[in-house]
Amino acid sequence: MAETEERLRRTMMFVPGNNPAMLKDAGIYGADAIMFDLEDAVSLAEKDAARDLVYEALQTVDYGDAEKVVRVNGTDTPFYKDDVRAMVKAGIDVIRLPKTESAQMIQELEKDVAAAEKEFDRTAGSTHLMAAIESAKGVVNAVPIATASQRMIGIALSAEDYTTDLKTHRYPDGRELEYARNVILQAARAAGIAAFDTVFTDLDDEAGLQRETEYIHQLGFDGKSVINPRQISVINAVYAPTKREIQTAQMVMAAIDEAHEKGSGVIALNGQMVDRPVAMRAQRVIKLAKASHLIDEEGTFVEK
Ligand SMILES: CC(C)(COP(=O)(O)OP(=O)(O)OC[C@H]1O[C@@H](n2cnc3c(N)ncnc32)[C@H](O)[C@@H]1OP(=O)(O)O)[C@@H](O)C(=O)NCCC(=O)NCCSC(=O)C[C@@](O)(CC(=O)O)C(=O)O
Ligand SMILES: [Mg+2]
Repeated sequence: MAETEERLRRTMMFVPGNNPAMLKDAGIYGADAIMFDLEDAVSLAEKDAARDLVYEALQTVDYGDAEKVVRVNGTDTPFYKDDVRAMVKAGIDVIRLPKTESAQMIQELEKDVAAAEKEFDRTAGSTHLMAAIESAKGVVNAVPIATASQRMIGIALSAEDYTTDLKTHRYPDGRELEYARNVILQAARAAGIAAFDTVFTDLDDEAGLQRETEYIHQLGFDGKSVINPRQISVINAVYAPTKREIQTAQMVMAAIDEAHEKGSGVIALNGQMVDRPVAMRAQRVIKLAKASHLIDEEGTFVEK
């Protein structure tokens, strides 16, 4: 589903659903999306308690502007149906389906979500979906998965499970993930939805996280899943445009406005052609500059 207004999703932070302290404070760290986890961060014995805790947190904690996402248990588990019903009842923004391998899994989720929206009197279509791709089969089916439902807002690579499926593990240079990253990104863009890169698990390797984020930013990913608040500022810094990029974007937007006033879609700026794709990239730079608090709503640079 191509959203009418693109939402920034640089960071999507996993919060274990069985940890009341983390649930309470998750909104204070500035993640663009908070992902309440009912799946692999929660032991089998705590599945029901975690679902209740997340439900309660969604009723009582103010998470501000952050998008609220829940990772439910897989469709093949005894917890899945109760997870979906409770989270739709709580008014979650997005349900993330783990270990997605086919379009049918998304269509099954869509049916269950629609039934829950009806049961709990929620607006039909208000619960969005995303898929985590965690296996070779999921990568092979990335396009059908990304296009399986109008409710889809994104697909994510989950490299811990994926590398296990491939019979390898994660290496610092990430070459084992090259194919999956490119397939997932292309599938997301073809579907008009967001693409999320995987978690970086070494909390103390800030330089490694920065290198990996620079790489996936260059490829075109919207952002990364994160496991710890310390990772948010590192990722946001990579996504923040430079002063020069912002100034160029502002000049591009002024030039394209001038072109439109003259009834044209194209104009030259300092000898460079400015047309619709250039203007779209400039618009995104300005949006990221505002989100990074580098300029204010009027476009004036904020003194640091
Ligand atoms: C790693 C650690 C235990 C370290 O804790 P530590 O306490 O040592 O960390 P500190 O830095 O000291 O914390 C400083 C302050 O932040 C608070 N704080 C920390 N983390 C916070 C957080 N996440 N949310 C809110 N608050 C947080 C903390 O409470 C403290 O608060 P305070 O005491 O008040 O100062 C902790 O981070 C943590 O549990 N992370 C989440 C782990 C998780 O969810 N794993 C599953 C998802 S991956 C997966 O499943 C693989 C995947 O499926 C992925 C895919 O699909 O993409 C695939 O296949 O690849
Ligand atoms: Mg996983």
